[in-house]
Amino acid sequence: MTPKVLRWLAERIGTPGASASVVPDAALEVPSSSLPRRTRAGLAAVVGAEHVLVDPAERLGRCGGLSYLDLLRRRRPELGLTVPDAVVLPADPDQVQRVLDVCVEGDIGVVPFGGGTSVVGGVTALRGDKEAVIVLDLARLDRLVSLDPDSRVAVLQAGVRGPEAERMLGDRGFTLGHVPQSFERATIGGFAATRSAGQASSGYGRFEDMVVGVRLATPRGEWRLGVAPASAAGPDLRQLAVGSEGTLGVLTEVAVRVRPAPAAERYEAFALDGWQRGTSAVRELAQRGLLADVTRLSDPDETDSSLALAGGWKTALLRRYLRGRGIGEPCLLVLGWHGASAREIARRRRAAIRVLRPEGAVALGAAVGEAWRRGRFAGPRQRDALLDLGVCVETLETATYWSRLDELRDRVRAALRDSLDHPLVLCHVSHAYETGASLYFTVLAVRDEADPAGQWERAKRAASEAIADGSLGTITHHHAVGTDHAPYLRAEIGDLGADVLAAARRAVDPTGILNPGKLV
Ligand SMILES: Cc1cc2nc3c(=O)[nH]c(=O)nc-3n(C[C@H](O)[C@H](O)[C@H](O)COP(=O)(O)OP(=O)(O)OC[C@H]3O[C@@H](n4cnc5c(N)ncnc54)[C@H](O)[C@@H]3O)c2cc1C
Repeated sequence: MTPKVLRWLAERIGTPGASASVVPDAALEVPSSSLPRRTRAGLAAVVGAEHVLVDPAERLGRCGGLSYLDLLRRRRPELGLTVPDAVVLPADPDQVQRVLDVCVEGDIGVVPFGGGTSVVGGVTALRGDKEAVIVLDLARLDRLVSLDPDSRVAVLQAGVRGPEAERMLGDRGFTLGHVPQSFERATIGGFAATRSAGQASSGYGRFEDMVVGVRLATPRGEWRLGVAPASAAGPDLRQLAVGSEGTLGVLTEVAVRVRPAPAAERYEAFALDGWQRGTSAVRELAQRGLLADVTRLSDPDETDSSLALAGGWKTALLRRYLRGRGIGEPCLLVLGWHGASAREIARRRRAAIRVLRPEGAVALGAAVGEAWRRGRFAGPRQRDALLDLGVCVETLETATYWSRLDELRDRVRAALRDSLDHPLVLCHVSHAYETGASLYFTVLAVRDEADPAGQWERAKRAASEAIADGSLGTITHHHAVGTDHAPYLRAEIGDLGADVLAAARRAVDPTGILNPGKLV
């Protein structure tokens, strides 16, 4: 963080009180493993003793995800770390199944673990009613199993991370096109288990749109789904597995639709005057089928922060230029097109500009769009630095129909502002559809050192209640349910919906070993 950024932050939210960096593993007290000797031997017989890890550092490394509270606990361990009893690393789908068999026999909890980037408590090593819990780390399931170029279907093992998936597919001329901000760490299994949405979702779809088949290990044996691209053979059970967050089985392989790797890409930015014109422009693009593959609209506060952080004479000039063009409250719109040729992109771009012009959009050129693309994975690193400095910084997201989007934004912003002292609340549309859009909020406030966890828990509760009240929006558009959103799921899907999920869970996992405490 440069001194300039720190000054800017202090002006907006006040000066943080105390810095706190991550406490080294050696300084933490880690409870000894409660894994029964017999289970440990059983697991070692399946995966090899070297892949059953009980070392404190290995267990600490998989004791949670990457939410603000997870990151805070590593700096303030007195808030309580939930450390698993062992980390188990199977090598293939068959070993995953046999690990589950051992855990059923020993009645041991199992937390499936991909990249560990959950921000909703999805990988917290809760025991539930079990004596011990293991983290089942899928890192060794890292292969491209097959690629059918005619059908454009690839089968990837669940532990393949985003960049590796793109590299292996790219070698054969294909792409998945799934690029969430957590791309560098998150895995194919994690994407499927959470119904993830990548930054290019307008072009390539959400992850569940890409999944054509799944292979799951469950406590009752293996379950495979997806023999054809479309089927009328009853409800689509693939979609029950997708989004099941490790509660209905461990995904070991996922068959995904892939596309030819784009030969050309172009990122560009525009400014619109105010939130209403900005969302109206994005709605028009969506409803006319003209969305760019990446479509992202920042609200005036987020735009102002981006400009302030970029700083420099060019930004000052840009602000003056926008005022001169009648843009008093700029909203930044980033559009990114991927295509088979520059000509195809030029055609789509022209069509989009025909929609944007009547909305008064001012073109800012490719440099601003490219700057966004270059920095699009930087969020996690900036967040770590802010946490070290004593800032409470977290994100939350939701979605609703176009007609309710403004009300949802207003209510969530009000809830966050009322529950925190002088926060900075930034918002953007990150995914747009014909019928509505998602809203993604970033919140910054000076950390309350007396009650840092309670400070965020109260703000998150207020925002979640604003979202759930009157079913204004979904409690999660892409971060999933985990533990954090579980109290609000029933309001969204109804008591019957919760009963259906619980019944499915009992059917595949009668003794309840899978991911205790998550989803339902
Ligand atoms: C900085 C940051 C940015 C993010 N940006 C985005 C974004 O742009 N879009 C988005 O959608 N999400 C985003 N996320 C959230 C998160 O990255 C996604 O939920 C991602 O899909 C999780 O993948 P993972 O491999 O890390 O899963 P994990 O965090 O390891 O697990 C997530 C959940 O899935 C379960 N699970 C994992 N693997 C399996 C498996 N093989 N079988 C069964 N269950 C499994 C876990 O038990 C857990 O409940 C972001 C997170 C961070 C920290």
